[in-house]
Amino acid sequence: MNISGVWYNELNSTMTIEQNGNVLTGTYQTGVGTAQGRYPLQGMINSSGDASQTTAWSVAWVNPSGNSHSTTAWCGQLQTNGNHQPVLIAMWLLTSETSPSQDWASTQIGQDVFTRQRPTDDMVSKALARGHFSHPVQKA
Ligand SMILES: O=C(O)CCCC[C@@H]1SC[C@@H]2NC(=O)N[C@@H]21
Repeated sequence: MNISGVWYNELNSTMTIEQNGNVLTGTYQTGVGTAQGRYPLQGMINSSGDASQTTAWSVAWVNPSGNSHSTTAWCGQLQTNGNHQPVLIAMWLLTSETSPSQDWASTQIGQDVFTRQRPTDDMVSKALARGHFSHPVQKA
């Protein structure tokens, strides 16, 4: 399956992907954290034609609005959920610049689940309240 188009995670981060062969390009707007606006995204997908397809992409959090001095890489796979809808399930690593003595605290890990449906405000509030979300800081 071609994954081009718009994807949303449980916190309303919005990812727009264009797939050309195995190559992904696009933009990412996070629903949490302080990074404002859209950021370029680049990645790859193993478009095998199988039911599950593995993929990885990354975002450097720098755009004309600002620089968070951090970079995220996601690695996961495309699957189909119980409602026969496509889902992108991915683990992420977010590294923020640190001095060498703070390297131990430089990288966070989490999971994002992306679907084609934008979550409602209520769903986002519940995801934040549950605490099973991706990032400790909610966008102001
Ligand atoms: O705060 C930063 O340094 C930049 C924004 C990071 C947002 C992270 S990336 C992983 C997780 N998934 C999201 O959609 N947003 C957060």
